Amino acid sequence: MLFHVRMDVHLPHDLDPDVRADTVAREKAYSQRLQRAGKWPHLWRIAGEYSNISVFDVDSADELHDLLSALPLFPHMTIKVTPLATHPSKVTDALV
Ligand SMILES: O=C(O)CC1=CCC(=O)O1
Repeated sequence: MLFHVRMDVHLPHDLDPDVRADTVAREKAYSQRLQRAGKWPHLWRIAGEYSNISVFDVDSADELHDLLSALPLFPHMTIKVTPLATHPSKVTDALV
């Protein structure tokens, strides 16, 4: 199952710089582990914002929730999830 996920990061301005750096480093390592596992095939920065657009490929909404809620930045993010279904006009034999 594919899910479109938008994450907006809102780190507190008074967050200790060491805590901030550690949290961001843990977020990167966690996300790269999921990317390598094929669970997080798209991760795009929204230009000009501390936000990303991602696509997750998971077995269920429950799995997605578990993965998202374990993000180190989860306490500091607003997350909007959109389930994706197959479009009836999608060409399936196109060369891309
Ligand atoms: O910077 C972000 O958009 C938050 C984030 C998600 C995965 C990652 O490494 O950072």
